[in-house]
Amino acid sequence: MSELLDFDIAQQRLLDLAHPLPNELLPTSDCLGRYLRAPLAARRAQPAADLSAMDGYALAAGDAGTWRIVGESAAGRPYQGALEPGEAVRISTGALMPGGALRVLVQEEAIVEGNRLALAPGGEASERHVRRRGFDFAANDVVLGKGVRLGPTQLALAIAAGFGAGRLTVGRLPSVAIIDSGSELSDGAAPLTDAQVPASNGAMLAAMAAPLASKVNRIGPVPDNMAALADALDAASGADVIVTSGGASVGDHDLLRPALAEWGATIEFWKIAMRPGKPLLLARRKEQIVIGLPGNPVSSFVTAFHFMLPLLRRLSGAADPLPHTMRLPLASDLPEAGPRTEFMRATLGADGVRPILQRDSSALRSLALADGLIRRDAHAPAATAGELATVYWLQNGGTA
Ligand SMILES: Nc1nc2c(c(=O)[nH]1)N[C@H]1C(S)=C(S)[C@@H](COP(=O)(O)OP(=O)(O)OC[C@H]3O[C@@H](n4cnc5c(N)ncnc54)[C@H](O)[C@@H]3O)O[C@H]1N2
Ligand code: MOO
Repeated sequence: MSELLDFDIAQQRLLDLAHPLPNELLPTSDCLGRYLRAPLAARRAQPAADLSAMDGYALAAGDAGTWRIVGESAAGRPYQGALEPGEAVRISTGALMPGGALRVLVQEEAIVEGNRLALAPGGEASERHVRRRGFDFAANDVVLGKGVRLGPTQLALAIAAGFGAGRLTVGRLPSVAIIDSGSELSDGAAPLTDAQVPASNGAMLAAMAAPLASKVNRIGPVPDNMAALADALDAASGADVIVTSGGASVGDHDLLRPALAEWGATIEFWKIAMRPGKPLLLARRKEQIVIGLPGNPVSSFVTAFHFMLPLLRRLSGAADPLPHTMRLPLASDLPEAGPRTEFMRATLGADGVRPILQRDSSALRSLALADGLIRRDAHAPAATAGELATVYWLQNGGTA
């Protein structure tokens, strides 16, 4: 076992090897899923002026018992002028507070007769119903940091900060080629013999990579011979990242390493102390990075989750490319862990995280049922239900 590289060290070496691709300046509307490459300082305050948070009446400062309603401030159509003592305006949620008004009386607590306004019993005008200028952010506040991913909420914030019609500095996304390799693999076009297997890994890996790639080129399935692998690597030559699945192990037909050497790549590491996923391989040719994933479907997924996705995030400019964990109570017991860092398929429920008993690295059905992966460090002692476990949440099937 001593020749196996530690899991966390391998992840760190991968990240050290990869550098963010050059920046692009893109219209904000084209930035969904991109990583910001410069901190974003707001061009405006939010809100830009004091607003009412409720439908009701904005009251002039001072303690009048009743007020005279002198007009209205609606969203987008503010009241022109300032309130004198004893005056009030009808105001709607999101509308500007008029000058001289500090408090809002919600309409449920108001009694209105004609243009006279009074407090209903128990009613109280309050500053709580006023949103102060800049309480969310002030002009020049850094609202999003460098390396943050622009998901739906971050895009909304960038637009609110004044960049809706502008451009953002984001990282270029890598292009990815995915090679299914193995003579037993079929693309499904012809009926399968018992010796054939549908090439399911390529579709899974392409779906995982798609949100983080400028384009995904699928190649294969490629049979186990040097000439076919060489052709496949040539076809993939333009990609920033080449991901292979299968042929990474030690059998006579596992030709990936010699094929990569012939293609001009240098092996950075091979074989990790993780389960599943031991035969994982990392190679590079100049700036191109090759990740050789094991062929077993669960091994392919787990290594893609822990290595391919962090690599794509890092190249795209992410500040924080590794998947996050959370600590959740176990819904059932766990045996003592083995000698490799293990990732167990698990479901999440109201009673906590429940390991799935199927641990064979070819068993796809249990993978498709899993909501998370429990991380077990090498030689961890047995754990009982109720103890906290470290879990990776497979949000959106593991793409996020
Ligand atoms: N003597 C040893 N044998 C094996 C070892 C070892 O250390 N010594 N490691 C085992 C482990 S762990 C794994 S994981 C596998 C992975 O090996 P490969 O990466 O070389 O994968 P293949 O042998 O090509 O395929 C394994 C398995 O997966 C199926 N497969 C392959 N590609 C796909 C695909 N694109 N879509 C769906 N299924 C695929 C393939 O048919 C095989 O059943 O090696 C162990 N052996
Ligand atoms: O690492 Mo293999 O992926 O254990 O089956």
